Amino acid sequence: MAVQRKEKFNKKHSKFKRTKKIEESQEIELLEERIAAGAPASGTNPLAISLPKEIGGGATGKIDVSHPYAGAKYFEQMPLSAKTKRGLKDSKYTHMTAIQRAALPHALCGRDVLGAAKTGSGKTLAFLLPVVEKLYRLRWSGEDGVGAIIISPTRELAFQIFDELKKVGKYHSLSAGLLIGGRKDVETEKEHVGRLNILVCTPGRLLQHMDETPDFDCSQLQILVLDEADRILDLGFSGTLNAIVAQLSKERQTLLFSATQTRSVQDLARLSLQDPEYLAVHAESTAATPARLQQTAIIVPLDEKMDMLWSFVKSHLRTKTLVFLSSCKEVKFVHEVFRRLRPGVPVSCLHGRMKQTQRTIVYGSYCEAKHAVLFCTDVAARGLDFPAVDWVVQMDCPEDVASYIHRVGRTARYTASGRSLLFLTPSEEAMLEDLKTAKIPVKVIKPNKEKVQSVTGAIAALVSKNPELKYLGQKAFITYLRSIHLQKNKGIFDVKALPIAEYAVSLGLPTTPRVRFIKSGNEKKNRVKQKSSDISEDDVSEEEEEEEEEDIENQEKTVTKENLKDSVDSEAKAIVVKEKKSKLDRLFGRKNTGVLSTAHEKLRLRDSEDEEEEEFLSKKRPRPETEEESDQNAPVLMKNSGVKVLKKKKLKIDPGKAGSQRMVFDEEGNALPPLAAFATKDDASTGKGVDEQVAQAAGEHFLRIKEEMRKRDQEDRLMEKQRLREKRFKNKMKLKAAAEETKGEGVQLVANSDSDGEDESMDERPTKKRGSRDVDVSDQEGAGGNIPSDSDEDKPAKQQKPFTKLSIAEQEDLALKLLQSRKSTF
Ligand SMILES: Nc1ncnc2c1ncn2[C@@H]1O[C@H](COP(=O)(O)OP(=O)(O)OP(=O)(O)O)[C@@H](O)[C@H]1O
Repeated sequence: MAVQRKEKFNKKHSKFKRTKKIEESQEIELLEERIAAGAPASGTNPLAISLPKEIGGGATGKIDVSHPYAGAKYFEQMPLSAKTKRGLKDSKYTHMTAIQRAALPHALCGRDVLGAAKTGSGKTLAFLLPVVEKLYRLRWSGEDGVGAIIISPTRELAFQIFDELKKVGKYHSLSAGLLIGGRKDVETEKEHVGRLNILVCTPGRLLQHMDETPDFDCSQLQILVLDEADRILDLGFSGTLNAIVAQLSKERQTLLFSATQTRSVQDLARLSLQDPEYLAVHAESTAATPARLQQTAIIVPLDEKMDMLWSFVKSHLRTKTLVFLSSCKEVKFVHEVFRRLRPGVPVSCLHGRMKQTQRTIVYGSYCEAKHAVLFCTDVAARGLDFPAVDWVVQMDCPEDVASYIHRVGRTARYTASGRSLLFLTPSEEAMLEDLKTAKIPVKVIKPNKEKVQSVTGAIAALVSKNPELKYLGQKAFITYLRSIHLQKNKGIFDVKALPIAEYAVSLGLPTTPRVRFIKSGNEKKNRVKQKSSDISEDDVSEEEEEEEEEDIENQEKTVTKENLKDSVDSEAKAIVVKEKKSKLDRLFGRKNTGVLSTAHEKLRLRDSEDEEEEEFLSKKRPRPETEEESDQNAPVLMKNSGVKVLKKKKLKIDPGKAGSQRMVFDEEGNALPPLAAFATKDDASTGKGVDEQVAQAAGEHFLRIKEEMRKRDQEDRLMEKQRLREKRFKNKMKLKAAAEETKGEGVQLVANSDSDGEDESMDERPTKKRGSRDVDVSDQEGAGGNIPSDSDEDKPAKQQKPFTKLSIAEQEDLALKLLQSRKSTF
């Protein structure tokens, strides 16, 4: 009975599947027909077309497939599969945004598209729908492998795109995967990646699979998408992207999207775009940023930024705020300070040197938070769709207008409104002009001085109590200044115009950390020029960073020792004692206890672990602290190796430094000139001054040395003469031996001579009767070994005395005779 039921079910199921397939095939045919018939003319912007209501029939009306779809306002009017439409409906997407209306008609009919639209305007759906639809219409399945690749510059953005894909594509039977750096399950990924149809990935991880996964084949790729295309096409990713593109089919469709789009011919040539459609939907609008975004700027001296930020956060406790800073180290420090000072709102941080799990947690909890402050670097600047962000505060000036647009774009998304505040130091005021030129309406406001709370004292107190925080502060200080120093736009960023000492104080630092690149800027430039062209600026900056780390360490030690004297910082004292102990342990070869010797070292180690991810790309990066690259570039390659790479410290020898000279001291401990050692004590009684004594003693010393050298030279010359004479003689002997052999005489002198004759030594062999079986073994191996010959047997031994026992005169005499006798035989 049960078997019958099962059979009945199977029959019904397969019938259902068959009907579904037929329905699908019919749908695909209809879709193809409609897409072909209603395709917008190439080069037109479908936004400009307004579709009559009776044709489109509104969101729910019937759609006449013979009518054009360019100009449609609702997803329902588009030639999309029923499955996609269901997915869209479930996600409550009914109306299309401007970029979707403009890009979808072209993308659905297979054209390459370059789409530019303001932040938060729905670009993600504008590329996801064509991806899903294309593969669906091609009836792409598991066996067909990778059909679409979507590349994002950051992991979080890839994650977000993948989420959106799952939502709108949930009724399709296509398989999709998220490939991002920092995930440890790369081996498991390798087992499945070849069977996935849609990949959402960061460039590094994709390339890693291309290089390492045997059955990963992208040669059949149908569609490639670059989200934040200008970022992926810029220098930081160029090597990786070129390597990826080289492995893809050229027959594919390519879609590029960004709020700040590239039209560089070179970039497009790299991607082999075919007659791309340029769709910049907000190009004509009065502002390059969302209309509901209120933008303000404030001029703040560098050393007052911390006070200003603290005051801002304290007066906006019931809001969700994003604070952008220029480096990971600044983010770490400012977050740490705020966390300890407890402003009254949850604070967290996000930057590229965090572990992926940490990043995911922070990202998730900030998305869910109602009121919170997230300190971040530009890793969160692009594409991230944090819900309901009220404020974007840029504590550090962005490097350019594009960067500004993406940062402020984290608020006022889709139909929401938002506000932004840009901190500019007086020397960065020129940025306002750039923003104005780029149609970005920013209002400069003045701070209400009464409301500004000073937090400097509190920070200084925290820092003095906590060596780790002090170290972080020093690093933050240096990386901020370096980021300014390395900025290309010198009209805005001038490190020399900054109040450096005051800035250090504002970070609670007791002393101003030494900043080498500011003092010796020209020197550094020259050094860069001198280096061969394949050494990038980054190598220099890495070197600088190491130097600065050393400086911090040195200063740290000095300061800590001073603190110890005053018995102020017992924690630091314990650390230094530990450090000393571990140094002694190392010196005396004692076993390492495994406990890190200083808090400082702890930090260094932690940093270096984080930096593993960064190192893959750092060599070719155009600027430091651009973490997005790090996210992509196969960090796992290093991670999986299990080897912790600690930065090697360079041993620097500076002959100009006092410490590198040999100092001589007199009995009272006064430093003397180096040659003072030559002055004898008796000279003091001669009444001469020390300098005179020294000069005289030195003179005598050099005379003695000169005489000694002359004698040695003479000896050397004699030795050389003798050596040459022996060499000449040896050659003569060779000739003589040859002559002897031809004459059949019994003396055999074998010279072990090399061709250059330099290392010659005479080897005398006692003459033997050739017929005897007692043969010199060494000769047997040579081709010309002394194989006894019958003809040699009865030759008499003429020379009785061993040759080397003759005096030189005798030897010369003998040689002469032999030569003469030889001459006579010819
Ligand atoms: N047609 C639509 N209807 C309703 N909401 C939409 C629609 N399209 C997009 N959205 C929503 O708008 C928000 C922004 O979309 P999206 O992230 O795609 O913007 P974007 O243009 O890619 O922004 P960015 O330039 O910052 O990357 C998202 O929350 C998304 O869910």
